[in-house]
Amino acid sequence: METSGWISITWTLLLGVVTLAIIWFWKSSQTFKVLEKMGLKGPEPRFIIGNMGQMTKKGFHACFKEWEKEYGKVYGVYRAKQPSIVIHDPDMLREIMVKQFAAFPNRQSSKIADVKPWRSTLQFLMDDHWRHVRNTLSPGFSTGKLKHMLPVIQRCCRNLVKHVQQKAEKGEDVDTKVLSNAFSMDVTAGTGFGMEVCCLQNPEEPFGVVANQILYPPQWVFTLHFLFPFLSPVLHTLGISIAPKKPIQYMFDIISAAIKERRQDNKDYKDHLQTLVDAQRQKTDDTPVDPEIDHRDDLKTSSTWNRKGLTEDEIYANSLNFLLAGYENTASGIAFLLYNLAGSPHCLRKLQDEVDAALGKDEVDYRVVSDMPYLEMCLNETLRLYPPGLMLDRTCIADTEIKTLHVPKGMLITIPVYSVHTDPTNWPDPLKFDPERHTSEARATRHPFSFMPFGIGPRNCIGMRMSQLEVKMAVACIVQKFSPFLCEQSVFPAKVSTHVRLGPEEKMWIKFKPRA
Ligand code: HEM
Repeated sequence: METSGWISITWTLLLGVVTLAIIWFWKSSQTFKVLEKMGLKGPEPRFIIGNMGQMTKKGFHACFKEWEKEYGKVYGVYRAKQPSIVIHDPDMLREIMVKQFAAFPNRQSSKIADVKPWRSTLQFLMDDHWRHVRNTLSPGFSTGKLKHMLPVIQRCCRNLVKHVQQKAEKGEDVDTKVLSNAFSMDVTAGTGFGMEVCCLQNPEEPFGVVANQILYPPQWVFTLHFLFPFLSPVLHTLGISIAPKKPIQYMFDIISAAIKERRQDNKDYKDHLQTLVDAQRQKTDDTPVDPEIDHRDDLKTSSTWNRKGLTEDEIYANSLNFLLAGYENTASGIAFLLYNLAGSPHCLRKLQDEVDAALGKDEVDYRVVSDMPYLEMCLNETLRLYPPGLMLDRTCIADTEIKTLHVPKGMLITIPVYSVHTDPTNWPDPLKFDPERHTSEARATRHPFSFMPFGIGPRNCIGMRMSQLEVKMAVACIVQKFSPFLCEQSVFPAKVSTHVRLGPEEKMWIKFKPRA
């Protein structure tokens, strides 16, 4: 080909690339006008990253607080290129999470989670598929099923007391997060996988080590997926994945062996895995479940959905999901509650009086739920101040109106839970740990949507009762025999990080002394 021919091809290609770049640039800039066109105020977005720069630098919670002051209870932000309405107003949250749930059944769809096994978990499923799996799993969380799991939690509580006894005898400082992580891992292995492990005595327990590899992929991997979600499929293929292959296969092998055993011996196992196995066999289960987590009456699948039972994929994914969704949240509840009791001796004394009156010297059991209102108040106050999920979201699937606000299909709603939990209108002196805020009289004076550590409505936490039972049993069995107190290394109140999730910024050291 002649030189002039090459030149004209080069120019044509160059022109094509420039035109595509201009179109892409123009389309992207239009995305950042959506909220303004809706009449919503909000912080100025940056090209491509929207407001993610500010949110990751300052932390989500700090931004929500600042923006609420500047723009009020409803404003717009861009989570990268995704426009989102942030709503602090409890009346509007009630509309979204409960009254108009049909228009907001899903969380944000995310390319990051569109990878096996996470894509089949309750967290990330959508529409009818989610309704079907949620309805199928609900009976596994009935009061009856939880009571059957008591022996597993009691065994873990006995190990916990033994461990604390050793620490108290040696006068050692204990990081409450390490202690509660190990306990929660033991309970999760027992109730979710039918396994007996003791991470408390043996921190190198392979189950715990592998579970941690799944739960905490390296920070740089997470950041890469978070900032460039459109690259996620490629990154997964390259092995830079938030679902690391080897550890997940290790867990799948455990699940597979446990399922095989169950199919052979036909024994009546009482754990979550059995619920999943029964669901695959399509055993219908109409067990009534606490209405706060059972929404089967409201969650009928549409007439085009005609599947029953669970697939093998769904069993494996959701079995693993109980680890993902339950382990750290529950551990965080135990850790912060113990720490705050150590720092609030008057609350500790009141709780110990209640535990003594209900249990005496008996082993801890379901009475933590039925006979200990103050324990419930302490737990609620802990989850108000330290909700592990500091924000939630919902995607709108059909145009609708919330009060006077028009919400178009596809809009993402951001629910800034931690900001709502620390709004001084509902919570005077909001950063103070004060369980008395949760008496039934005090509750009656407050908006019900000012407190939502487990979410609210049909998409709330399915493991709520299970985790409450676990936290209460762990804390009750400890304070029955020991008094936690702050030590030289303690920094009280605990400093928390509120970037993407809420967690302690530093170690939370305490000591234990045996009670007389
Ligand atoms: C203190 C402990 C826990 C806290 C604070 C917590 C909190 C939450 C929150 C805030 C949500 C989102 C709710 C929403 O979007 O409205 C959620 C969802 C979920 N949680 Fe928990 N959780 C805890 C323990 C557990 C446990 C022990 C399990 C399982 C055994 C579990 C399983 C789940 C599942 C499967 C979902 C997704 C539900 C769905 O989409 O239908 N959680 N949790």
